Amino acid sequence: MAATSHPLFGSTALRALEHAAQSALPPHTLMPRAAQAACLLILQRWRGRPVTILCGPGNNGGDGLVLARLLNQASVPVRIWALNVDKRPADAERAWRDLPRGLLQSGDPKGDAKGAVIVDALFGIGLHRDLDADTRRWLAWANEQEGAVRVALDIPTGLDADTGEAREGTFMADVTLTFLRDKPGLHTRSGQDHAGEVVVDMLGTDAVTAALPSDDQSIGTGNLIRRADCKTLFVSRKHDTHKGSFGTLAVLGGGHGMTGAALLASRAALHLGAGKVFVGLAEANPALSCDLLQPELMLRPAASLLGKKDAGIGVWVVGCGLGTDQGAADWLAATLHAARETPTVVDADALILMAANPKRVPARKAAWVLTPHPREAAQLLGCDTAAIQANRVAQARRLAAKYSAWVVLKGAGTVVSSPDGRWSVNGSGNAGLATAGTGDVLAGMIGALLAQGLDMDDAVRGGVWLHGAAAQDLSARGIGPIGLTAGEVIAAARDLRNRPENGVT
Ligand SMILES: NC(=O)C1=CN([C@@H]2O[C@H](COP(=O)(O)OP(=O)(O)OC[C@H]3O[C@@H](n4cnc5c(N)ncnc54)[C@H](O)[C@@H]3O)[C@@H](O)[C@H]2O)[C@@H](O)CC1
Ligand SMILES: [K+]
Repeated sequence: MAATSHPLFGSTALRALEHAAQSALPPHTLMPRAAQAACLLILQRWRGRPVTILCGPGNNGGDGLVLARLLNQASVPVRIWALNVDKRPADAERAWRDLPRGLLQSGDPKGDAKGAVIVDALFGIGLHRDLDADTRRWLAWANEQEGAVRVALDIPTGLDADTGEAREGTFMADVTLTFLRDKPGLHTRSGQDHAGEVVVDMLGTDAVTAALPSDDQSIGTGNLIRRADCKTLFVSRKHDTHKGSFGTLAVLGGGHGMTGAALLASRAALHLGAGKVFVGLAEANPALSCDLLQPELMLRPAASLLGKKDAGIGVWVVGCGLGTDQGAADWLAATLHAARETPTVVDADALILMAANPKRVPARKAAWVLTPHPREAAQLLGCDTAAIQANRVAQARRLAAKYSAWVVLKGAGTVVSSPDGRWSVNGSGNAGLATAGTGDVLAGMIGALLAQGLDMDDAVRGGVWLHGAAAQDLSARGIGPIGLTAGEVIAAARDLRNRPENGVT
């Protein structure tokens, strides 16, 4: 995969970079640059609107104080409320001294802010405790103002920059202008709901590098997955090709009453370009011998598929609707045995079974991908779902290391980790994907990309991005997010892959 142009920095890495930038630049350079970037954004997008700025005790508050002065110089009507504070850090103290006193309001924020721009400069990456009562009251006021545009400086107050955990009352931004580098917490878990559109300003530190922490405790740096990172999805096909050129994939799943899950994964694989798709049904006496709506799929009883040594299967996808009873556990063990030298995607029930029967997971010679949602990840790591959600990036990396696997931790802001701990957060997707069957579709899509010869990086990250982009594309056409179906995601993903110049970025 091509080097991405959109890094995400964990907070320890960000502090290291901040330190390096401060050493490389004259004193007191960064805060004026941050305020200047905010001033420009406001003037470009919302010129003519009054601005209300809420300032906290640290340097995030300092950004807001400098911004107030700049907007005042540009003749924008500004009102500013600042939390009481005993001592400010040096940069913020300078900003406080330079603030035109007439802008400062007393008491709590009040008045009608309809049509105004409300700027959250209360807390940035230095927030480390619960919000105090004053801050909560001010945030509640800001979040209640109908018709106002809400802009967060660096990060919405209350949101955790690493994990995307939102404290109660967290600022609800329409736009977040984030400084130095983008942060994973703006894109995963509750991040997207609170950050709105994320605009990154590197404050002129593009060339600054820092020795970044490499310990296990910190997440270091990763990437946001965007279309630009998925170029291999869009490589056009040569004329001189045949079905054998695009791989043979087998899905093993579809236990009693769950045939649909296996069919969704298989149809997704077919529509994403796999040359041939077998469906091994785990149900004892499968009612279907053919998918009449997709007769291109080759349906087989699981035993016959697993016994077929000459099928030329190049990728396995296992788990979709497999079930979790003893029979399913036996099918999984047999499939993992057959697939140990073949790239494999393990999804859904297969993950639950792996967690319950670790001794039945054979050593692998080929790479594999685990695609858990948070509850499945929790079972694999022997913790609860809350612990997974509390730090999705760190837990995805833990899981990847434990199983020497690629991991796709699903949910808002899907996290991808490679076995060696390189991580990304998906930049596409929406709540339309929160419906049954979309996970099966994702597993089939990733399998299809592997079958077509994309390397692991490209297939996993590309599949995740395309899946989310398909949901966005559908929603843009009025198909969802409410009521979007997994089957519709398949068609939209095929469509996007065949018209790379259009659609989601
Ligand atoms: N240092 C730099 O190089 C730059 C910093 N910038 C801004 O500075 C921010 C970071 O500044 P700070 O490190 O001062 O952090 P913050 O401004 O986020 O706040 C830290 C202050 O709040 C206090 N605090 C933390 N949690 C609290 C809570 N729950 N209730 C009450 N008080 C609490 C801390 O003790 C500290 O005094 C960034 O987010 C960014 O907005 C920008 O000016 C760009 C450059
Ligand atoms: K803020």
